[in-house]
Amino acid sequence: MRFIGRKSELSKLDAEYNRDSSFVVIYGRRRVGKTTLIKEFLKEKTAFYFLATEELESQSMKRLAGVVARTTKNTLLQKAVFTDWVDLFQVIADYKPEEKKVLVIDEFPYLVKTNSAFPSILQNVWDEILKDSNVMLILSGSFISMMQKHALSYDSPLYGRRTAQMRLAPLPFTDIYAVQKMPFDQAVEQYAVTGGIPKYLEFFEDGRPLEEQLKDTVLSKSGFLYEEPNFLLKSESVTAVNYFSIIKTIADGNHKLGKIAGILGQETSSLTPYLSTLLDLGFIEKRTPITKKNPEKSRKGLYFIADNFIRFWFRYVYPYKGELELDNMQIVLDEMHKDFREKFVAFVYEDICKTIFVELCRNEEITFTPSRSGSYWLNDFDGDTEIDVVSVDHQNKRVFAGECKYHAKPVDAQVYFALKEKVNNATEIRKAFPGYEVIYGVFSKSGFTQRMLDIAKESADILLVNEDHLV
Ligand SMILES: Nc1ncnc2c1ncn2[C@@H]1O[C@H](COP(=O)(O)OP(=O)(O)OP(=O)(O)O)[C@@H](O)[C@H]1O
Repeated sequence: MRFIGRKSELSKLDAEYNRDSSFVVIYGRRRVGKTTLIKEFLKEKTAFYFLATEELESQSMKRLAGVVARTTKNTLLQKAVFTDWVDLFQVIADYKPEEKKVLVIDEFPYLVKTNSAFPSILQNVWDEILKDSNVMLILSGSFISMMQKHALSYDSPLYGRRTAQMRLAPLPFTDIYAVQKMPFDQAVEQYAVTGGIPKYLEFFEDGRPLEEQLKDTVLSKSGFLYEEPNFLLKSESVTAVNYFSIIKTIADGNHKLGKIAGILGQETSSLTPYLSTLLDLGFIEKRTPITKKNPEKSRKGLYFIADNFIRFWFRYVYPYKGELELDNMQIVLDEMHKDFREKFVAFVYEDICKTIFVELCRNEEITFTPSRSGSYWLNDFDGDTEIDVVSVDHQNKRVFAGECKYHAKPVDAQVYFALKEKVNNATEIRKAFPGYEVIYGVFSKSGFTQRMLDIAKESADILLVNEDHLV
């Protein structure tokens, strides 16, 4: 698969590279593409790339010595025995190529697992040896909880050393679609399952129908992704039954704290610690209406699963594990035929529309500088008050309100009228953004009726967006 996207991440790394001394922490969920991003960045640079693994410390030092020997082309080092990290890092500091050198410690948490003093050792090495040796240090790792604890937190010896940190997010739909050679709806359905995780994309590249690929990769007991969420949750040591039950309840479409607690027969207060761990790890997210000034404190926050693949797995695989163990995949396919497109994919399409809108703004296809983007609802996430995409441009005093339709038929003007009415009834939007001009957007997978197109031609305040963006 050719390298996709990551423009802003690469330019952030370039900016760090151009500083006198830089210390960058990169972290993110398994399979999101950290190593690939780093390797792309290292192209044409003098680099010491060390991938830590679960092995004895002496073996790690031996391998790093090998890396140093190769980069410095000093074969004597290959045979040297190092018993102290400081000596190894000193060799790196003493190596003086013309351009800046980059030292990468990938999967840094493994070194901490083998030697809990490693963050202190590295802090010392950075302060005393590396900082002034024209080096860029990159620490990378997948265990989000360990990266937060040992590389980022206030309690870590490394606190205060980093010059930048990057939590790598999945690839946005628009970057993937730009390089894919497939119809828009096929790409959307695939993204609804893979969620922009490049490793997952690799399994869905052979052009066969999605169901066939799902059977091989996700629904078959020997499929690579059959147990994936177990693996992801275990990596972060969140294996308790409570975590599974919470994710499953949210995957079933329950988003309010009270409702989730009610279904699980628990007090809301007893769920809070579990939710906050899942939030920290990025498995779930809390969304609040765009009109709330303090999203952190808002009681209107709703919980959603943040990762498409995890949502898919808990919705269509987890409940049928018993049947799948007996190779009965049909039950899952039948379940998918009921609501995969209409509900599951339609929900993901709303997020995709948000990304498309950001791209329209970035490409200056519309004059809008988003200050905040999200959605709006009054009490619950229902069709009556919910506005799928809402973005605010404080600079130009404009609000964008968009409705997304993942329907098989062209969207008619009725949808636009209903959206206008919803915005008119949303007194909270008018209160939060008084006097702001409203721009209406209708996103459609299957185009628009002639009536809708004619109305849009006459009005400056409507944007019609399909897969080719603005119509
Ligand atoms: N930007 C990208 N474009 C294309 N393919 C990518 C991209 N990023 C990652 N990949 C592919 O996805 C797979 C996983 O990527 P990578 O190993 O970099 O992830 P990671 O975050 O380091 O994973 P882990 O934490 O599980 O080791 C690789 O096979 C890689 O080829």
